[in-house]
Amino acid sequence: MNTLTDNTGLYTDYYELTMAQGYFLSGKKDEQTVFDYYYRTNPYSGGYLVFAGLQDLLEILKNFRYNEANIEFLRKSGLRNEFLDYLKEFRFTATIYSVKEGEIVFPNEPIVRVEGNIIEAQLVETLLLNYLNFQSLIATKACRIRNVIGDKEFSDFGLRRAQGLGGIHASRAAVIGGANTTSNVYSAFNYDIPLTGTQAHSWIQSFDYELDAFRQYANINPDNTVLLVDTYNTLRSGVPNAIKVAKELEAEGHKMIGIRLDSGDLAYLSQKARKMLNEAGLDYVKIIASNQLNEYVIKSLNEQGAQLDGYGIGTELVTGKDTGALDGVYKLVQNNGVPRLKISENIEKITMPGKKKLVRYFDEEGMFFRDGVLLENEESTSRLFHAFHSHKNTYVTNYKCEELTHKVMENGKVLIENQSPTEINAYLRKRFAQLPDGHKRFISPHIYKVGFSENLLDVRDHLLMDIRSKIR
Ligand SMILES: Nc1ncnc2c1ncn2[C@@H]1O[C@H](COP(=O)(O)OP(=O)(O)OP(=O)(O)O)[C@@H](O)[C@H]1O
Ligand SMILES: O=P(O)(O)OC[C@H]1O[C@H](OP(=O)(O)OP(=O)(O)O)[C@H](O)[C@@H]1O
Ligand SMILES: O=C(O)c1cccnc1
Repeated sequence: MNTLTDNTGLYTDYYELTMAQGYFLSGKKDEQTVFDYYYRTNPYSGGYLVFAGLQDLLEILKNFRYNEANIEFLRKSGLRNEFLDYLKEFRFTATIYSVKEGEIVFPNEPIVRVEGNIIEAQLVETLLLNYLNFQSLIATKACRIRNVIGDKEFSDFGLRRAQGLGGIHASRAAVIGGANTTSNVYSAFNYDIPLTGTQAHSWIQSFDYELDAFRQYANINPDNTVLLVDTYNTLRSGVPNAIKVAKELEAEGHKMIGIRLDSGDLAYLSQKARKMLNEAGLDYVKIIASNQLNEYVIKSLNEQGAQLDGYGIGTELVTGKDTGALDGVYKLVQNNGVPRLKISENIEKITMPGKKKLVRYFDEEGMFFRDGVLLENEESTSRLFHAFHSHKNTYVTNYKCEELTHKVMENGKVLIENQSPTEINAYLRKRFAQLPDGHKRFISPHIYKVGFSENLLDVRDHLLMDIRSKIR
């Protein structure tokens, strides 16, 4: 399900509309164009990206249109009547090829390809980038966190600290990347994500005694009690009171789920609390931690032998700290059957022209070996080359190969089945197990190699020469 249902066609930058109008008035409206979506830099100085946001994107593209009020607004904004008549009837009918949501991808490889008339392919640029860049950024953060958490529970607590409504997509992406549950009721409803929740300090503060607050919460939620133990003094008040309430619940045939530590030295407090709980015969009571957690803090807590069974993670997860934004771009690579190129001062930023496909090679253990970018009509290639240093190349003939991009939308119809974020995460987990550990390191991860076929590089080099000769 998608969250944006109204004014879908306005979810764009104005220049997309002025360009679309320009194509229309220049007689270019039926030109057939191909755009690629790719990114250049791995977020968090990491070694990979988890691709997310596709299903939301396809849902909104299905309903991408302009209602009467939108048309009037655009008329007042300076667009011309002939074009607005065209926009009134506008429907997105382009064909989209994409890697699966939850796939692990790498810089400079075409992840999504949009093929359609130049107006529809142009108009959706902003929307596509907005959806895919943000959800991929957050899914990747969640995956990094999951990687240090192992099989323990991890809940998204981020909505209150998220960048406004972005929090709705952030919770979805968090679960795609590895969170088990969310505290975000809106996203849980919208996307079929398991809900979770404990209580805030305000609940404890509203009672005269911490013990009364704990008792009352447990009375109302006997089978779903996690008590926040740090309001006054974690080890002298919170944990002893939680133990009393757990024993009272036990006497009535219930098991308290856990306690939550939300401040202080989480390694020290968790070890002390574990000991106290165990000595009271409550070894089943879990210890959950929250408070500005991220992958680095959790890794450190693991190394210190913290006794934690679960984590609630907010700010750092849903804001994609410290990256802020994924640098994904959408570039025109072919027009009316002719490959096109964008030249840059920065050689790395020269685009890869033409219709292409993305394939992945696996080694004999089934681990990712290389990704290859080939011309779409190439059956296979024997060798992959570095984009600019042809002496860097690899033979891939003996490696199992899988095509990563599939047709996901055609003629306004979504061709893939709707999956919950948890189901998408199941796919990510399988793929993550196939990614060699060196790429998962937080510090100076091993760079995964993406190579290009000789035929593709020939097309690019001929175009480069052609353009340079015209400039001279
Ligand atoms: N043993 C530990 N090792 C590494 N980091 C820790 C450890 N214990 C807690 N942290 C982290 O240290 C930071 C502590 O932040 P801060 O000083 O704001 O929290 P606090 O002392 O609990 O204060 P407050 O009561 O305001 O929450 C948090 O990011 C927390 O996750
Ligand atoms: O630290 P984060 O990773 O962002 O996780 C979410 C935080 O939000 C809550 O605190 P807040 O102070 O907002 O309210 P509280 O009274 O429930 O602790 C919760 O207790 C966490 O500490
Ligand atoms: O349920 C919780 O404990 C919770 C939810 C959101 C933010 N902090 C904590």
